[in-house]
Amino acid sequence: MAATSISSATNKLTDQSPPLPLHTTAARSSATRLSFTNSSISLQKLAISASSTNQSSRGSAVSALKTARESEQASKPRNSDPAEKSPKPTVLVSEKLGEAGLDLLRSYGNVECLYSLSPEDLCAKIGEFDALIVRSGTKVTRQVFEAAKGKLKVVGRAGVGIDNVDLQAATEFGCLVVNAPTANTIAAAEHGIALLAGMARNVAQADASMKAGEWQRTKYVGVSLVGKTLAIMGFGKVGSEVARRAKGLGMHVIAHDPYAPADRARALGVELVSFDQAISTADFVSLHMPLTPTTNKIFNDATFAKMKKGVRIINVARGGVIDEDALVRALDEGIVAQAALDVFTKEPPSKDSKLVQHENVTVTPHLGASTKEAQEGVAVEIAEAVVGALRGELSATAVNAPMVPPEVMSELAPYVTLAEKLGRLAVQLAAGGSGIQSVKVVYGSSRDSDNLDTRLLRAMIVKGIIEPISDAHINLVNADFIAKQKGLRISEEKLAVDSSPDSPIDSVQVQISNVGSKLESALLENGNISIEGRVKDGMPHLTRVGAFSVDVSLEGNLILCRQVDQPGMIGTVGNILGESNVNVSFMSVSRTVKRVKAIMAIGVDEAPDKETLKKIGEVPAIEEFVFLDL
Ligand SMILES: NC(=O)C1=CN([C@@H]2O[C@H](COP(=O)(O)OP(=O)(O)OC[C@H]3O[C@@H](n4cnc5c(N)ncnc54)[C@H](O)[C@@H]3O)[C@@H](O)[C@H]2O)C=CC1
Ligand SMILES: O=C(O)C(=O)COP(=O)(O)O
Repeated sequence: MAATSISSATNKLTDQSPPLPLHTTAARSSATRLSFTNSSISLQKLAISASSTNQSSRGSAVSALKTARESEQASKPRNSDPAEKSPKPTVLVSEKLGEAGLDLLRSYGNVECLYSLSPEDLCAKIGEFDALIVRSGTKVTRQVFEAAKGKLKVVGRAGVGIDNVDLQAATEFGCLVVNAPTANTIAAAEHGIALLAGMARNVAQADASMKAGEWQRTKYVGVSLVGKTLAIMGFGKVGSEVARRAKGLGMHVIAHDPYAPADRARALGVELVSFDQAISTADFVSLHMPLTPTTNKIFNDATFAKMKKGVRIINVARGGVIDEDALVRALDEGIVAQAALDVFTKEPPSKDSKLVQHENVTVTPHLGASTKEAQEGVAVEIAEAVVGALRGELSATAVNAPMVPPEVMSELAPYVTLAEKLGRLAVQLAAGGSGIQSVKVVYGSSRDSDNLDTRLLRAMIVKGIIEPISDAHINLVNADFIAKQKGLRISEEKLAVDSSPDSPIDSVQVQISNVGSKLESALLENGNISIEGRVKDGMPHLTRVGAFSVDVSLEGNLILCRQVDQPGMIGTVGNILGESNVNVSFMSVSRTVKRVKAIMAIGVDEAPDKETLKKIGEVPAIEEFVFLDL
């Protein structure tokens, strides 16, 4: 049996790294959208749920992953969603949203539209809401998450760019961020083309001049597009659609995008080139990359200096990708002949902005997504994503959580409870839980590592380990972050076993190293606390404690004892429990050497009182025992 390392989840993260495997825009743009059919809903109900009303009164992270009981409920038809019986989730919409989207939201929750909240008002109000829906005009800052005091479970960005949402803070607070990445693509591309053509023919300037009573035919002679080279910077959804349209106008289109697949470009007749090649050969440069720390002011004095004299620039992406002062200088020097801008570093820009006032600049007030069609589409897209998230489904458009496809969710659902319970048990076996630093998870599976997506199980193990010993509330969004914050290193390994390939996992073993154990028998030879579990008939079972095989269903509570292997032990302990009216649900005995040492795992429905536990401890043949709360 060969063990392969899957990942070492938390310690690989540097301070600069995002806390979770965030999706690059490139990866996300190619992701397929999940359809929220009834069958997929039940299997996705493991992320975040308003209905669980698991709100942190302590103001830290919120809303835990759903547990087995909840996922059982989740497999019931959609109309039996527990959320529909509990108070309706509350949704704050802070910017204009299409009616169809509002209707969808209203059918699920109580919706309040407050379109001109100041940052202070937003902070004052946010603690009342489970979800917040914004466009580009609302800054969802760390202060907003802090002010939410754990109530806010999902932020929906009705559009693509999420640069106005503090993703790090959202993740730390366990708040899912979803966006609507597809519905405004065409609108943005069309606006890019409108700006390109309008700029080339001075449409805006000529219009303003005529309205001022002039008739200037020579002043507004333009440039032709046909045969000119257009460089698309960021060949994602919008960039590709701009390219497609520009090809139709007879332009030669090149593109720069470090993450775009060459075959997608080739299919559109677009050549992918380096950044420098793109900007130095283009007559027109159209910007379509997201604003990130890497792209911030990526167009600056140095890059303008490399451009062809007389280049024309279109920006419908984000103002921040351009150093606006440098652009003014490049315009004044004639390096940039014209610019057409829909987006600005500060929106709205100041009235006396040199850039906005420049005679060679055409501006629109962030209208890229503003068509009736796009706004209706975006509203529905974001409403679906937010309602889905509030129902506890994993969203296909999650920005700060791993996307776990529905088929993977479906397969892993039975192991979710097992993983959490093993985490809970392992931490209770440790002597002094807060000192845990290193946890190894070994998945026994016949699948190869590439076909085993364990992120959800890892999150649940982290939840099981950390929640009993801290005030954190852990979900798929913040599990890795909180583990890292608590100094907990989780490493994962896959052990190749000969089991049915239909089942993704045969066994899950959780090992904790470098801590003592309350139950010596739970230690392996290497000194690690070790427990192992399996799913049997859909139920989580504990199947190994240290080196001992056991078999006990993980329901209720558990007593683990090590005793001298001798007759009458089951009866003795059973009697003590019976006298205290504690019902035994499962019992399993395993021994190492006949008449020497045995371990007994007893599942109990009720927690025995102290006196009962004391009596068990006083049985002479019992060498050690521990009571574990599942
Ligand atoms: N003005 C408006 O109203 C609108 C603006 N947008 C903005 O347009 C931009 C693009 O949107 P989509 O195409 O939907 O996103 P997308 O995620 O599909 O495409 C972005 C592309 O940029 C690429 N990229 C990332 N870093 C890059 C870099 N350093 N250099 C070159 N390319 C890089 C990515 O690989 C990706 O292919 C976003 O910033 C979005 O916010 C989108 C819609 C409307
Ligand atoms: O989707 C985007 O990235 C946009 O920039 C659109 O912004 P808006 O929703 O119109 O404020």
